[in-house]
Amino acid sequence: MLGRKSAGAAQVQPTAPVPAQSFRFATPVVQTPGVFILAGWMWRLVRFLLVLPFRFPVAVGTVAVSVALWYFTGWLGLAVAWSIADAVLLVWWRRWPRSFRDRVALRVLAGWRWAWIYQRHWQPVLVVAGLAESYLERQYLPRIRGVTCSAWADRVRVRIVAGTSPADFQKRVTELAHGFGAPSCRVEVRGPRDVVLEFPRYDTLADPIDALPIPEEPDLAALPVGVCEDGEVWTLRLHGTHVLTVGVTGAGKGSVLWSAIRAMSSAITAGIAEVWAIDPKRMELSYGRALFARYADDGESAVALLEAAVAAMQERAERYAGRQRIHTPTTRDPFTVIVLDEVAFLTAYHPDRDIRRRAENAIATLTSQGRSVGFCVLAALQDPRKEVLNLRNLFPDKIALRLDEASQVDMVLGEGARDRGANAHLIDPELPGVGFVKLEGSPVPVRVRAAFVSDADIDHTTATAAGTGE
Ligand SMILES: Nc1ncnc2c1ncn2[C@@H]1O[C@H](COP(=O)(O)OP(=O)(O)OP(=O)(O)O)[C@@H](O)[C@H]1O
Repeated sequence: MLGRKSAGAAQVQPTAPVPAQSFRFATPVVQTPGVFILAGWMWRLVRFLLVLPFRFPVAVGTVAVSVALWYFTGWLGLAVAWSIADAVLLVWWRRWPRSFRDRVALRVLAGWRWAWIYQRHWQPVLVVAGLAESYLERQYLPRIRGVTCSAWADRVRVRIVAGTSPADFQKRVTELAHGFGAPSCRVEVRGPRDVVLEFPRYDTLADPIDALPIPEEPDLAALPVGVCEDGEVWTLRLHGTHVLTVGVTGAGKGSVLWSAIRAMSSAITAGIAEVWAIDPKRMELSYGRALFARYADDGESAVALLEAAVAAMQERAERYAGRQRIHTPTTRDPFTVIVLDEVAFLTAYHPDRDIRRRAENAIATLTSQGRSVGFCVLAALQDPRKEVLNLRNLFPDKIALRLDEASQVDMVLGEGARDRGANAHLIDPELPGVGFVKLEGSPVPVRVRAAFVSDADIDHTTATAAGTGE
C-alpha cells in the first residue's frame, strides 16, 4: 500500500534504515594485518629519531659526543671530558649567573618540562578538556611546537587544529591550568593557528611588596606602583589619562591610590604636581592629608572640590586654546590629580539627589576634557555595575582587583578580558593588592600586585614632601 503512488512521498531521513528494504549496503570491515601495524610503529619510531637531533641539538649532541668518547677513549676519557665540562659550567654559573640561567638552566628546564609535564599529559588533558577534534572517526590534537621557560613561567607554543579558534583555548584556561598543575593559564595569540599558553610555575605575587622607593624625578606617565607577575616593575600612567581601580572591600584599592601618590611625591614637593583628595570614608586618605592641596570628606565639600577642579581645568583650557595642545607640568600649571576614594558614594549612594547629579556632571566633565590640560581623575570603586557608575567608560585605564563576580571582569577590563585569563573574581582574598591590568600596546591582561604603603610609609612620604600641605 505504501508503494502506491497515491500514498504520497514518504518522509524518511536519508540515513535511517527502511524496514522494508530488501538489501542493505554496509562498509566491509577489513582486518589490518599485524605487519602493517608493526610497520606503522616502526615508521613513527624512525621519524622520531630523525627529528630528535633537530629538536634537541644540544642534548643529542652531548649524548653522541659522550658515546663517541667512550668508544674511542674508554671510561677514563669520558670521565675527564665530563669533569672539564662540569668545571666550565661551574665557572660560567659563578661568574655570569644571568647568562648561565638563560642559556643553560632555563633551557634544560624547558626540555625537562616539555617531556615530563606537557608531552606526557598533552593528549589526556586536551581530550578531557574538550580540545581534541574528531573528523571522519580520526582524532586531531593541537600540536606542541616548543616549550620555553622564563624565571617564573612555562610558555608552550601550540599549533592549533585547522578549523578551531584560539577562543576555544581561552574558554578552557581553568581546565588547562589544573590539567598541567599550574596556578593559572593565559592564552596569547601570535598568528594564524599559532598560540602560546603561559603557565606560571609558582605565584610570584604571593608575598606582599613593600612600598617602592620614591623616584626623585618621577615620570608622571610611568609611576612605579607595584610589581608585574614577571617580576618587572608595574608602572601606572597618570599624566594624559584617567584611572579607575575596582575591587571589593579589602581588595587593596588603598594601596594602589597610595602607591601612586607616593610615587609622585617628589613632583608634589617640586610644585609641579598636586593632589586634590576626596575621602568619603575618612579612613583612607585622611592619614596623609598634609600632602594634598585640597581635601574633602563629605558630600557638599566633595562636590565643591570637583566643581572647583572643573573651573580650574576650564580656565587652563581657555588659556591654552590655540596656543598649546600638550600640557607640560610647571609650577604655574601643575599636573592635578583628583583622587576619589569610593566614587559611588557621590554618584550613587549619597541621599541628596542634587549632590549626586552635580558630582556626576563634574566627574564626566573632568574625565572627558581634563587629560590634555593636565587634569587626571584617579578613582576607586567597589561595585562596577552601570547603576553604580555609568561613567566608567570615561576612564581609559582600569585596574581590576579582586571582584565579586566573573561577569564584572569584562565590565572593568573590557570585552574578552576574562577569556584571556584575567580571572579577577578568583583572586585569593588572602592576596590584597593583587589584580589585573592591561598594559599599553597589549590586549593581554597582566597580573600585578600593588606595593603596600603602610602608615609609616605615608608618614615618611608626608615628611619628605613637607611644606606643601593645606
Ligand atoms: N598591596 C597590598 N599588599 C599587602 N596587603 C595589602 C595591600 N593592600 C592592602 N593590604 C591589606 O589589606 C587591607 C585592606 O586594604 P584596603 O583598605 O586598601 O582595601 P580597600 O580595597 O581599600 O577596601 P575598602 O574599600 O573597604 O576601603 C589593608 O588593611 C592591608 O592590611
